Amino acid sequence: MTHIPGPSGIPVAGNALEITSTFKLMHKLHEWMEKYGEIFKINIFGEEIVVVSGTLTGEMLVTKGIDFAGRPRMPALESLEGNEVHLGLRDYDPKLRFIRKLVHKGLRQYGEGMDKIEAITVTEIAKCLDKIEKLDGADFDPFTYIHHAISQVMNTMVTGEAVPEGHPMLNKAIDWDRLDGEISQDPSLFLPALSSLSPLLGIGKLNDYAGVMEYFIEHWRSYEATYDKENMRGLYDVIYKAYLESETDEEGVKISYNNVKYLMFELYGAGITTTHKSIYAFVHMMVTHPELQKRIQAQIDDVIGSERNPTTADKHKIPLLEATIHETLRYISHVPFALPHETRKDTSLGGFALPNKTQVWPLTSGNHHNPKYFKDPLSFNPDRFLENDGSLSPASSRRMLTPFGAGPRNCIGEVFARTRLFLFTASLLQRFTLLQPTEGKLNVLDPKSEDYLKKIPSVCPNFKIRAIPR
Ligand code: HEM
Repeated sequence: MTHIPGPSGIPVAGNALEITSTFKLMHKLHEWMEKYGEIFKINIFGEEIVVVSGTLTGEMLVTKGIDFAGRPRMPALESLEGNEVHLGLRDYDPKLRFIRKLVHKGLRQYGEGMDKIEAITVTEIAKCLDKIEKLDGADFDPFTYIHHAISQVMNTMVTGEAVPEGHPMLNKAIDWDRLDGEISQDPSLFLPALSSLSPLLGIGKLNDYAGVMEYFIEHWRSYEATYDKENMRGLYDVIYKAYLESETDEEGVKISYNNVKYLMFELYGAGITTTHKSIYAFVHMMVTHPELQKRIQAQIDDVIGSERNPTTADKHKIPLLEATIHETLRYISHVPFALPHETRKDTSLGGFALPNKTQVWPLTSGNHHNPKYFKDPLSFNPDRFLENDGSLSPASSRRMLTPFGAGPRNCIGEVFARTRLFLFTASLLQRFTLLQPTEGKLNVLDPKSEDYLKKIPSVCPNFKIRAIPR
C-alpha cells in the first residue's frame, strides 16, 4: 500500500508514539484527514491501518460493503468471551450473517414495534421521571437516572420485563460502562500490535469486566427455567429457541450455547453505552440551548399535550425533536470511527488497491465535523435538518450523517435506538424544563475537547442540572 499517503512516523514504531491516548488518537486522525484527504494510512509497529472519510465512506460501507465487512481480531476482548467473538467483533462469516438475521427478527418482533414492549419502555421512562420530580428542582447529575432507565429498556428488550426497583443489574450496568470507558482510554484496544504492551488492558481490569459480564449472563440464564416456546418474551428467548431447535439458515450454520450467552451480552452492552451517552448529551444540549428547548416543548405540547405518554407514532409529527436528535448524534459523534473493519479480499477504494485483511476505519466523526458537508459544523443547529416550512429534510440530504454506520455491518439496533431516543427525550421535555444548576454554570459541550474525547464511546464529563416540572 506504498501509494496511499499518510504520516511517515519513525522507524519500527511508525506512528505509535503520536497516539498514546484515545484523545491523541482522535486528534491526530482528524489532523491527518485534513492534511492527507479522504484516504490515508497509519503505521503501528508495522501494522498498517487505512482511514477513510468523505465520499469514500459510502464506497467503503455500502457500494463495496461486502468487501469491507470483516473485523480485525481484538485479542484482548476475544479472551473474555470463550476465545470466540459473537457479533460486533466477529468476522463476516456465515455464522455472523445468521446471528444478524436472528437478532433482526427478534428486534422486529420484540423490540422495535411491539406495543407491549413499548408500553413497558414508556412506563420505565415515566418511573425515572417520577424520581427526578421528587428532587424538587434541586441540582442533580442525571447520569444515573438516565442509565438506570436505559438499562431497564434493554432489560425489557432481552427478557420482556424490567428488573425490580433496586435490582443489582442496574448498578452493575453502570460498573460495566465505567470499566468499558476506562479500557477504551487506551488506544491499544483497537490496535492489536499494541495490545500486549498495554497497562490498562491489564489482567485486573479485564477480570472485573468478565465478572460483570458473567453476572448479566447468569441473570438471563435464570429465564431458561421458565422458557416456553409458545410464549416468546424477548430477544433471549428468540436466540435460545434457535439454539435449542438447532435452527439453520440457507448457509447451514447453527449457533452454539456460547453464542447465545455472549451475543446477548454484546447487544446489551452496545445498546446501553451508546444510547445512554446520547441522551446524557441531549440533556446537556437542552440546558445550554434554552430557546431550542422551548421550541421543542411547544411542538410536544401541540402534538401530544400533557395528558398522555408519547408513542412512537408521534415521532414523525415532531420534526424539530427529530432534527435535534439527528443534530445531537452529529455533533457528539460519540462512536467516532464506528467499529474497525477489515477487507475480506483484495479490493480497492478510491482507486487505491487494498490487499485482503487490511484494517480500515471509517472516520465518520471527520465527516460530521467537516464544513464541506455540514455548514459551521461546530455550532449546534438542528435547523440545518429542517426545511423552511419546519418539516424534516429528506433523508437524502443527510447522506453524510452516519452515526450508526451503514451497509452490511451497520448498527443492528438503529431503529430500536432511534425510537427509544425519541420516547425518552419527548417524555423528558413533556414533563420538565431543564435548567442550569444553581452552582457551576454549564458551557456548551466542546466535542473536540480532551475531556470529551478521552473515551470511546465519547461521553460528556459529569454535570449537574435542575429539572422543573412544567
Ligand atoms: C445512539 C445509539 C447507537 C449508536 C450511535 C450506535 C452506533 C453504532 C455503530 C457506529 C456501529 C458500528 C458500525 C460499523 O462497524 O460500521 C454499531 C454497531 C452495533 N450496534 Fe449500535 N449504536 C447505537 C445503539 C445500539 C443499540 C440500542 C443496540 C442494540 C439493541 C446496538 C447494537 C449494535 C451491535 C450489535 C453492533 C455490531 C453490529 C455488527 O458488527 O454486525 N447499537 N452501532
